[in-house]
Amino acid sequence: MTRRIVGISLKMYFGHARATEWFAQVASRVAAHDAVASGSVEVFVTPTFLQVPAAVAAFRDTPVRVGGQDVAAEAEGAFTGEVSAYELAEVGARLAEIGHAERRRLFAETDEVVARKTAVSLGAGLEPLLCIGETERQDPEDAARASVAQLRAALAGAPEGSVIVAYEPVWAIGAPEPAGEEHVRIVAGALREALAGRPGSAVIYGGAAGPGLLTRLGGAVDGVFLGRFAHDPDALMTVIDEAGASA
Ligand SMILES: O=C(CO)COP(=O)(O)O
Repeated sequence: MTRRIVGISLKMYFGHARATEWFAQVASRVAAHDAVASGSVEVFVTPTFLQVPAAVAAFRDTPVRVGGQDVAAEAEGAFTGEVSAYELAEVGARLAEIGHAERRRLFAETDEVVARKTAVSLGAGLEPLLCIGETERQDPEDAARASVAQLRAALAGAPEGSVIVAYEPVWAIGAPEPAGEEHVRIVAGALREALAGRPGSAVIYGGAAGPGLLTRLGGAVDGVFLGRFAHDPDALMTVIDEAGASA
């Protein structure tokens, strides 16, 4: 069975009060959603590290999983300011978002660092959420080659285990519109093939994703990774409904 996934990153958009209010609203609505309750649609959220315990508490009675937006490349030690995959798991997080375009661009995260974060997360029992995508707008075939190379680099030396690949063309992040359906279909198809050795893995699309996109993409992806367009819980529930309709 293929997975149907709706993920949300809150990035650093919300302060604590607004984040906890959003968790409460979304938790009560997903708790009443048949496709989420039955497990046919998986929902996850990556809030800021400080918001992780509040999110874990808010979603405790739901199947919604919580993840960190980043994770340390080392398991423990003298790494000031970092958060270990093991501590994330200890407080109830289940995923680690790794290599988001903003971290690669603004914090100089390299493929090598991404690979260490992936390996340590799998070792800690977290499912890596690997953010992959070409930087410049280009042919889908070229984008597919660049994205598959990035994915292979991220998985170099990683132990067994499923991953979620968030295919996010960098040029579509923060843009008014997502990448075109044909572009996503070609790149996501190549990424799925590259994941053949990791059963249970999934490819979701991110970058200006919002209501309507999953329906247009059909089976080309296993879900979507939302940013801005999930701030309104109504819009998020619309996307979850679409995921349920296509499960
Ligand atoms: O980067 C993203 C999700 O991590 C996408 O963000 P936007 O949907 O706001 O473009």
